[in-house]
Amino acid sequence: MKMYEKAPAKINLMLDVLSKRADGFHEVEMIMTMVDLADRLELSELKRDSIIISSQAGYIPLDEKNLAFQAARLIKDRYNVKSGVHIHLDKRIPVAAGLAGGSSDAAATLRGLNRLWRLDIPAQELQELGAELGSDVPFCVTGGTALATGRGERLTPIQSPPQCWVVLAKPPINVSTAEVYGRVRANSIAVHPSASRMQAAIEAGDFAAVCAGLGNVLEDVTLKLHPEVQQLKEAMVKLGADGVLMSGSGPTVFGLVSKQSKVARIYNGLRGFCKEVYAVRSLS
Ligand SMILES: C[C@@](CO)(OP(=O)(O)O)[C@H](O)COP(=O)(O)OP(=O)(O)OC[C@H]1O[C@@H](n2ccc(N)nc2=O)[C@H](O)[C@@H]1O
Ligand SMILES: Nc1ncnc2c1ncn2[C@@H]1O[C@H](COP(=O)(O)OP(=O)(O)O)[C@@H](O)[C@H]1O
Repeated sequence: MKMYEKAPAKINLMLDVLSKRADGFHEVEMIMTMVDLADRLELSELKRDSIIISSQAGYIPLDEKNLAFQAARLIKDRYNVKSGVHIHLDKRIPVAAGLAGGSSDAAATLRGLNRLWRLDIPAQELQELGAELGSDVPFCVTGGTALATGRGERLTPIQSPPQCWVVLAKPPINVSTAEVYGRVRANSIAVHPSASRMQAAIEAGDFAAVCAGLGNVLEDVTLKLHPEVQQLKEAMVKLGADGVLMSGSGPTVFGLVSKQSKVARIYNGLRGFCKEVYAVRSLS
């Protein structure tokens, strides 16, 4: 038996860091939504008791470091499943980009194995399993648009923002999420983006207000470490994107664009700066 799952990328429309916790994580307030750029997973049941990961991408781990492997092992152990699975990952989301590609693969694995092995685990429980794998995994389990608090695992679903184009550009640099959080000083953040203002803009279907409310306090850290991310932001603004922000810990920069007629110009202009550029739709 085979199952297929799509694992979409997320962007953070706003991301605020409130404090550092005793466990080393940070209390955050984020509004996240999914975009139509997705990895594809093929999950094939194995009679023997093993987990095999394969991928066309030569640049991700295929052993127990892979988040899809970890998700499969977690669900298998927790529900005492004796059969195995071969998971093929068709990677399309850039890796270590601030787009939660690995987290979304883990979440898609939880959803896919829940079906393949007929476990009937409710969504809430799948999210709790996801939280054991990473802070962004619970959101990726259900997707949509949500306000995320705690370390990112406490979710309140909200309405999706008005449909638009999302142009994504990933410069060829590596950013470590742990390092970026490690450099944030929560009590000296000058301007905090507002979750309630963003939520109100979304609920009013006010695209201009969504663009005006974009904000990510991790930008200060990543932009200082990598000035090319700042340059990319400026280029996207100049090319005419309506709202521009770095996603998560970076380095991907996204631009929200309402008019299709502007997308080709922004896309082509950015290709002069970096190879990895995508023009996709927001997902409602
Ligand atoms: C920044 C965000 C925004 O959505 O996304 P990415 O840039 O990774 O896509 C997330 O908060 C990333 O979530 P995720 O990538 O799942 O992080 P985890 O694996 O849980 O944690 C990686 C490391 O980041 C730090 N971390 C993560 C989340 C959090 N609320 N506080 C933290 O301090 C911790 O040092 C942790 O060891
Ligand atoms: N299925 C996977 N897809 C992508 N990266 C993975 C996966 N499993 C583990 N990783 C590792 O996780 C790290 C973060 O990858 P990713 O989830 O793409 O980053 P981000 O959360 O910044 O978007 C990378 O260093 C990568 O090697």
